[in-house]
Parts: sequence; structure tokens; C-alpha cells
Amino acid sequence: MVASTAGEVAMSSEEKVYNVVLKQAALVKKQPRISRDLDVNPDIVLPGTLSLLSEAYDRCGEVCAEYAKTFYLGTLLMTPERRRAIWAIYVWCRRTDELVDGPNASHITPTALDRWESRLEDLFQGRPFDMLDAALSDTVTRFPVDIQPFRDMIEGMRMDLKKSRYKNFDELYLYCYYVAGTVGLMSVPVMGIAHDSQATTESVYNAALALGIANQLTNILRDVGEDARRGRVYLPQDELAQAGLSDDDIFAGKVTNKWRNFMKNQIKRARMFFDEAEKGVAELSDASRWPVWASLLLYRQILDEIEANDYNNFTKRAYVSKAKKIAALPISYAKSLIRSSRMYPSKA
Ligand SMILES: CC(C)=CCC/C(C)=C/CC/C(C)=C/CC/C(C)=C/[C@@H]1[C@@H](COP(=O)(O)OP(=O)(O)O)[C@]1(C)CC/C=C(\C)CC/C=C(\C)CCC=C(C)C
Ligand SMILES: Nc1ncnc2c1ncn2[C@@H]1O[C@H](COP(=O)(O)OP(=O)(O)OP(=O)(O)O)[C@@H](O)[C@H]1O
Ligand SMILES: [Mn+2]
Repeated sequence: MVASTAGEVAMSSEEKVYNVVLKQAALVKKQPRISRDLDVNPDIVLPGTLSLLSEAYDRCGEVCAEYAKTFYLGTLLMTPERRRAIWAIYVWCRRTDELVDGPNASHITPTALDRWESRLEDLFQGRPFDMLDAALSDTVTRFPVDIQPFRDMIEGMRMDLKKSRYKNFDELYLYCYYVAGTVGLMSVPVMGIAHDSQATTESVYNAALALGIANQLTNILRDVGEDARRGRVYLPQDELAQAGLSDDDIFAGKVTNKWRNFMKNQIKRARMFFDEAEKGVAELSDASRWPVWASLLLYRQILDEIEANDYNNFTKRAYVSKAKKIAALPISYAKSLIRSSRMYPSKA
């Protein structure tokens, strides 16, 4: 905590977000999981001509496969019920992101985000607006998923509309929580914690949050040039200044030693969040560990690729080759067999 000049005690973003983590962990412990047959969910009013929920989920799967093939393949390793739920969450996140990042982004106003949020409230109450919302509406009755991280992701999009600079890491951390840490908090109740895990629920949520933050920091470091061309700098201004750099250096896009040193520190920080996340993966339920390890290893390799590009993230896009993606699969499978804090072997 930081005391301001006015005397009141200000909370850091990390502390604020940790309070959300504690709340999510407490909710998941309380809420019992309801299991029903697919397509028989009396709590949902299906929109339009939609007669079967399975059609809605299939459509979510198609959207997911179209936007993120690698990730879609990962979800195929999960149980069918969990896989469908993750698709529904993925599609909602992707649609939310498209509002500010997609082809119609220039027309998006805070009012449009307010409307998206009231649609979110409706779908959590069993009144989905369209087919894709209907799948998520069903998911949130089957798994103890809370609305807060979804609201927070919309808040992140609001932030993105009005803010294009971040004073320090504390401000950037909050943005990363809103747009990506939230994904971790949404996913854990679906992926499930292993029945014999000795870890606390909070620590697993904390690791999930860390993976979201790590992914977003990596995404930012990969896209520095692309974002600068849209007038945006998602880097801590105070750290840029300490490194002797300014926005103008970023717009000029020249790889200098100052830039390399700055990038080394940013990469180091992103890796620390990946390390934090690693501690939680072993606690997830059996079928969820493999896809999460795969996504962690693949996303983390983008950092290695930025190094391999000699820190030119202005004009070169760092990406992981198909061969490396394939190589990550057996490695992540082997890692998913390791179950750190558990005392007994799995029954599954
Ligand atoms: C198995 C798994 C990875 C599950 C998560 C699936 C899920 C619901 C993903 C939604 C992702 C999404 C569309 C988010 C919207 C905002 C956004 C675009 C965030 C960026 C993702 C990267 O996407 P991409 O490379 O396509 O970016 P471009 O738009 O092309 O620029 C983010 C960087 C954030 C993604 C964050 C996660 C996937 C969180 C992962 C955390 C977990 C799955 C928790 C794991 C649990 C433990 C205990 C570690
Ligand atoms: N091996 C590659 N070759 C060329 N472009 C790539 C490669 N990998 C990723 N990209 C580009 O970067 C974008 C984002 O990559 P990301 O790492 O998020 O993979 P993704 O969304 O899971 O997509 P996919 O798995 O279908 O490649 C891709 O949509 C693509 O435009
Ligand atoms: Mn992508």
C-alpha cells in the first residue's frame, strides 16, 4: 500500500487485483456444480430459431477453430463438457476484443460497451441475446463461473478506448489484468482443480492470473511496432525514460542498444509471470493440464523469438514456427504428467 500526500492509503493495482482473486476463490468453494444433460436447461430462454444448445456450442467451436487453430487443437484434449464451455468463453472474449480491435473498432463508443455489458448481465440471468451468448448462458449454469472477470474485461476495453499511454507498470498491470488476467479467472472454474490437489484455491487462481498477465505482456512486446502505427504505446513510460528512451524512439523504430537493454528487462519481467503461472498448472484437473502447458510453452517462446530477432519488434513479427509448435506438444504432455504438490497418485 502507498500513502498519498492527502494522507489516504492508496492500493496498488496488484493489491486491488489480488482482492478479486480472493473473491473468485471464495465463490468457487461455495458454489456447487450443477450437472445436467446438454440441451435440457430450463433456466435459459433460447433466442430466435435456436432449438438445440448443442448447435450453439458447435458454432462456438467453429469460431474458435477459425481464429486460433493451435488453441482449438488444445481444447480437443479436454473432456467434451469442459471443451464446449471453454469455446463459449473464448468466443465471448474474442467478440469483446473485436469490439475495440476488429474492423468496426473506429465506430465503437463507450455506449456500445455499456450495451455489451447489459447483454452480459442478461445472459448471466438466462436471457441470451443470440446463439453464441446462449452457449455461454448455459456454461455459467454448469460451472461456477462468476460474472466479475467478464465485467472487468469490458472495463479493460473501456480503458483501451480512452488511454494510449501507461505511466508506470502499476497502470499497465491493471490493463493486463482487465484484458487477459480475467481470462485465467474465467477458465479455472471450467478446467477444474485436481481433486487431490494440496494447493489452496487462491494459489491456483493466482497462477491463472499470472498466466493471463504473462501472455498479455508477451503480446504487447511482440506487437510494439504494430501498436505504435496505431498511435499506442503499451509500455511503462517511467521505465522508458529511465532507459533514455521516449515515444519518439518508438515511432522511429530503430533498434539501438538502449532499446535492447530496455527490452531485456521487459522480457525478464514477462518470464517472471510465466514462472509464477507454472506453479499452478500442476494443480489443474488431469485433462486440463496438457492444453494449458502447451499454451504456456508456445506463448512463452514468442519471447525467445523476439530475442532471436535481435529485439526488432518494430518491423519483424516474432512467431513460433509450425515445427516448434509441434515439438511443444510432447514436451507439454510430459510436463502434464508431473503433479507437484499431490500426496497420492491420481485415480483418473
Ligand atoms: C487452455 C486455455 C489457454 C484456455 C483459455 C481460453 C480462452 C477463454 C481464451 C480467450 C482469449 C481471448 C480471445 C481474449 C480476449 C483478449 C485478448 C485478445 C487477449 C490476448 C490473448 C492472445 O491472443 P492473440 O495472440 O490471438 O492476440 P491478438 O488478438 O492476435 O493480438 C491474450 C494475450 C490473453 C490470453 C490469456 C489467456 C489465454 C489466459 C490463460 C490462462 C489460463 C488458461 C489459466 C490457466 C490456469 C493456471 C492455473 C495456470
Ligand atoms: N508460423 C506462423 N507463420 C506465419 N504467421 C504466423 C505464424 N504463427 C502465427 N502467425 C500469425 O500470428 C497470428 C497470431 O498468432 P497466434 O500465436 O495468436 O496463433 P493463433 O491465433 O493460435 O493462430 P494459429 O494457431 O492458427 O496460427 C496468426 O493469426 C498469424 O497471423
Ligand atoms: Mn491469435
